[in-house]
Amino acid sequence: MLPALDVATMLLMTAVASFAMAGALAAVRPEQREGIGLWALALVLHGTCYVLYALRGQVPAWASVVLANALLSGSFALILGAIEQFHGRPAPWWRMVLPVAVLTLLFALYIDRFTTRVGMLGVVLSLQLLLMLWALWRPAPPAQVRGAWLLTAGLGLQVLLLTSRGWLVATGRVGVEQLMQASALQAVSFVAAFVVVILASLGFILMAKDRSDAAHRHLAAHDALTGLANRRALMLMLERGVAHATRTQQECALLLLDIDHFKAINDTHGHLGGDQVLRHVAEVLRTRVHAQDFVGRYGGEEFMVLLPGTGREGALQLAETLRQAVADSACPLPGGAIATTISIGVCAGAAGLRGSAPALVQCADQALYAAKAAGRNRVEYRQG
Ligand SMILES: Nc1nc2c(ncn2[C@@H]2O[C@H](COP(=O)(O)OP(=O)(O)OP(=O)(O)O)[C@@H](O)[C@H]2O)c(=O)[nH]1
Repeated sequence: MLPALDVATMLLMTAVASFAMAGALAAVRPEQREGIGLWALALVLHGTCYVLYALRGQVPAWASVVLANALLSGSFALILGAIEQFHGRPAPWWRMVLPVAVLTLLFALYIDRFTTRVGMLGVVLSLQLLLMLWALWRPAPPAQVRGAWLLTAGLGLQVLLLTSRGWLVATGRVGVEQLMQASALQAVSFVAAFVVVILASLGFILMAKDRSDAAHRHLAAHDALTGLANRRALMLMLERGVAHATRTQQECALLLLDIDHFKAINDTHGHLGGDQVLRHVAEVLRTRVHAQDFVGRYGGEEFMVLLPGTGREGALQLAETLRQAVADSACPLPGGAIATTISIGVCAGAAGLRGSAPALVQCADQALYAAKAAGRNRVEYRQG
């Protein structure tokens, strides 16, 4: 019991928390706003509901009882829609609208029966909350688990609160006759409602933030055209790979691949045709390079494959497989498929690798130059 706070003040605290959290949603980046609009609207409805609760006795019953609870159920429905949208699924309108319609009808019928209404509210809202939890964790747990657990804590607390309050009041175990009656149960209920708004909203904001951070990390490490690792990520992996090979006295190999006569492809099929060829070659490489290896776009029409723990023989074998795979798979273009070939420079070496990643790149580059000079569509080797 919070003796210093009357019920109206506690209700208004939850309203203020709802409006404040709606404002806090503005912190979510514009490109990661799936579900944020519905969540903000839900908080506005939620806050309005608690203002109407606080006005119980001062505004008509249909406003403080029927409309307020319809808004509360409506806010839960919007949160369900927001979670579905966050997962990239359409808002499930009938699962959103049905509980609101049922609750509004029941509240209109039982407008004079407080204890019955508390019981019905417990049942309908708890079902809505369980639908939200289902949407959050099914069919697979979300990638943003920190926020998802915080949201789950908020929603779970609300289920606990609503079911126990509904049961205690409807069965007469705790004598609460009207909303504004100060009692321990009322105090716990309203303080918990305040906490739930903050917990659940922070959980959702954290989910959006984690997803946004992951998207930015992906952008920073990947080439936008081909989806492969970009030069920055390649260099980072190369530095690490060489350092590891030196430390463990392991072998390490590098392949530098370059599309042959790419300028002519651009000239004949346009820049978009050239881009399509780049994507096609990237896909051929990506599907044939093993998970423990690392493939990326080094720049322009050049690609790089880093092979940790691989020596001369293994590297030459993979290079030949890749060369053959590109030569065998024509690239589909609007005017008809065209054949493409690549030249590959291979460099492998044990520990030293002349000491550094740039030395390994230079060695592979020399091998690539030799492959081009020797007629293209071939693999050349240099010892690191
Ligand atoms: N479409 C497209 N073209 C690019 C991109 N990046 C670089 N290029 C083009 O790739 C071409 C590379 O040409 P060159 O370096 O002369 O090489 P090449 O024609 O493949 O000749 P060889 O390598 O000797 O077989 C240039 O015309 C660049 O403009 C890109 O992202 N998209």
